[in-house]
Amino acid sequence: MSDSREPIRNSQAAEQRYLDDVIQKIRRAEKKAQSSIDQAETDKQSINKQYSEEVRLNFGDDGTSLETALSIHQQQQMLAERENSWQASNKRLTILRRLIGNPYFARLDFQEHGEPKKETIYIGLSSFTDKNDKFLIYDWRAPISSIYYDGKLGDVTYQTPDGEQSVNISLKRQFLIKKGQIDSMFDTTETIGDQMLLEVLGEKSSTQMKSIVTTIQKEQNKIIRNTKADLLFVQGAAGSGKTSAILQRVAYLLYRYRGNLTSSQVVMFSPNQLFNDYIENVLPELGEQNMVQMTYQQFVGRRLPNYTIINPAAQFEVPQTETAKKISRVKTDLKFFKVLQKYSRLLETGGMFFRDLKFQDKPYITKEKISEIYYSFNENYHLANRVDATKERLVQLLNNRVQPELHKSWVSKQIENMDQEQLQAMYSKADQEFNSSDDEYNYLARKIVTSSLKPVNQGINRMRFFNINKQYLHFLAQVPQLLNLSDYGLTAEEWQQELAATQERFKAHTIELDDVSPYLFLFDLITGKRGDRTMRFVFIDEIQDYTSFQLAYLQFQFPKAKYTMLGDLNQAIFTSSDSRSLLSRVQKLFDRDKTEVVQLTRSYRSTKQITEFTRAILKNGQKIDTFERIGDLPNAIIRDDQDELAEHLLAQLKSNDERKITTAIICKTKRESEIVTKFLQTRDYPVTMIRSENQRLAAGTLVIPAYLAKGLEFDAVILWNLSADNYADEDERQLVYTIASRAMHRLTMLAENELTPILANVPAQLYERQ
Ligand SMILES: Nc1ncnc2c1ncn2[C@@H]1O[C@H](COP(=O)(O)OP(=O)(O)OP(=O)(O)O)[C@@H](O)[C@H]1O
Repeated sequence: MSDSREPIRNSQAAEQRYLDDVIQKIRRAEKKAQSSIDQAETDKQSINKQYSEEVRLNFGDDGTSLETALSIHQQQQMLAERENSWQASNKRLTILRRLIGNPYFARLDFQEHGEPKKETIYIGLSSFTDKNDKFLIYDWRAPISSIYYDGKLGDVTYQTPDGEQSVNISLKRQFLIKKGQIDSMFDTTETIGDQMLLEVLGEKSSTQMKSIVTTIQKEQNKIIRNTKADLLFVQGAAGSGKTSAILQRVAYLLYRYRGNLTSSQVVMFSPNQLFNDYIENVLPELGEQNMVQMTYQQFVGRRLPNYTIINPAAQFEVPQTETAKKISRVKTDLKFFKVLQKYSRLLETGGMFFRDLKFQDKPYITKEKISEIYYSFNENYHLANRVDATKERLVQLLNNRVQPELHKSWVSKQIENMDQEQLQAMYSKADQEFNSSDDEYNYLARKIVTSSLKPVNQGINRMRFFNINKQYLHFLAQVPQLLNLSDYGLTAEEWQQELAATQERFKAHTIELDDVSPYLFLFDLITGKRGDRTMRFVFIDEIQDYTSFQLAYLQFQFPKAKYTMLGDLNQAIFTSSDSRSLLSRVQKLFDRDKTEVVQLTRSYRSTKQITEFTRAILKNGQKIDTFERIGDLPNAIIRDDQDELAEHLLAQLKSNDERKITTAIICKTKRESEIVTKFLQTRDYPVTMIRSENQRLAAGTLVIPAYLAKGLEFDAVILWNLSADNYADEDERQLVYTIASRAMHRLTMLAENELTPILANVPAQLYERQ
């Protein structure tokens, strides 16, 4: 076989022969890995066997119990070693099996500066070396692989952990390999040839997102390999691969910091659970474990198990009043975050609300007493150490209360009423002896008192003596003094009404999402919580849907992490009004020098026709470039009668089915989705309605409310009831853009009477009216 360093093999047949050879080597490695797994299993069994025999021999002989324990310990250690080697071999085996069908996707020929010889390398999902440790495949995340994604032919530089390297690239070849056979190969002078992308993008959607490792674009590569920025802010058009790029980035970081970074130190905040399910296979496909994944609401909600969080803005069922929108602007502002910090400092000298610590339903340590202790420390005590000192004193106080309780009647009564069995349970030994009956009484009484006081002790440790609800309401009441409400167009009276409403909601055990973060932040400030300092990377997808307050709060929660924020200001559907200044608002939270902004402008998801149409919906939108993938013009069907429209819906679905593309019908609300689903069911057309984010995406036609369609994509999209009265508000422009941009190959709009005025500015030649 020829040496891989020689730049040869220019025909597909020659490449196939080389590929066959590599596959053969992988197969050999696979066999080896399998046999070391078998060996580890056999070892495990024989250790287990030996262990159970030894334990059996020693059983019943008291003298050997220490020996037995030692031997058990030894066995366990041996088992753990075998287990580790078993796990390592298993992981290797999984990787090798993945490589067998598709070992690599690219070849590079290059010459390092100053080196006489040209080199040829192949790039795949994972690295693979032959028995002489020569790299037959390089991991796509290796430093050298970067030039495949980054540069054109000729002189290029790439980053290594030791600094910059320069090379001259003479060949860049891409392969489509299926089941060990080269389907096609292209040589390219560009970064990644459009031809390859076209093949990949022409594929059908599925309920699971795919990895883009073979066709990562230069701009995306920048996002993936960035390790310097504290804040990496990505603005990307719909379908420009933001989500795809960050998943690749997680895989890259796990590789780059292998040994120092685990997947539990990476967290990703995503728009909803449905989306989490949609992306859950990408990292495992890349041979990595999934990071921690949650929605913001899940993140904060787990700390408020007794409250129902309500988010009136999120489902578009009930329009928000103007005043509600203004109040929301106050509560979600970064200024509100700062005002809360200021308020918390005022609490160092007074104004904290406490609750009685109760025992047997009566105040045991009164709130007045707690307040006296809390404010007895000098002014050098800040909130965090004030609470620690208070807790300490309260525990002391509680301990001092044990002795006086011992002779109270509730204790003696309890002892008198105990039967023999209960008494036995109180002794530490079956035949425990006492010098006198007084001693015995004291022993029992002490046990009873300390165990009865345990809940009080717990209340101290869990800081239940703070009255957070009252404190939060007090804070809200102070806001007019701390902030200029008229800047938000609000009167003191409107604010007062909001305060009363918040109080009512507390009574009903509900809390609005806008209140949740300030409420928890206040709690954290008072109790001196400092956030999770072990989290290293925080990813926030769909950043435009986060409020400034939430972002500041996340930063407070993960103070040591590097942040990657991705979003599309064009798709701000929950925070519409001031999303445009988002970057400048986020910027305030990070050092400007350590912030990098990357723009992704090319939309890969949709055909050229769909991208041109959706782009025209936006007014003053961010830049969007189309990708040259040709398809049908979007079509709009407008009828006076809803029944007739429903027939068109059915006809469009059938036409999509004939083309073997799957359709999602996106409705504005859940209520509308139900109506559409019922209609289709009465016509025996099989559909799945997505009612909540906890459901799974199913194959086949879906009906889905708009707020759950975030971040997803479908072959074909039908926008139901895009009529003037259903989408009347200019505020909904970004919503229409967001849902229309979910379509990959086909977009249809249905409207009763008249199409929404939001589309009035879209040129007639960009879609077909029927
Ligand atoms: N480099 C690439 N190679 C192949 N496919 C790509 C590439 N980048 C993106 N895509 C594809 O484009 C589609 C959109 O990508 P993705 O969902 O990551 O975009 P997004 O920017 O997060 O979109 P949105 O903001 O609209 O949710 C996906 O099908 C993805 O596989």
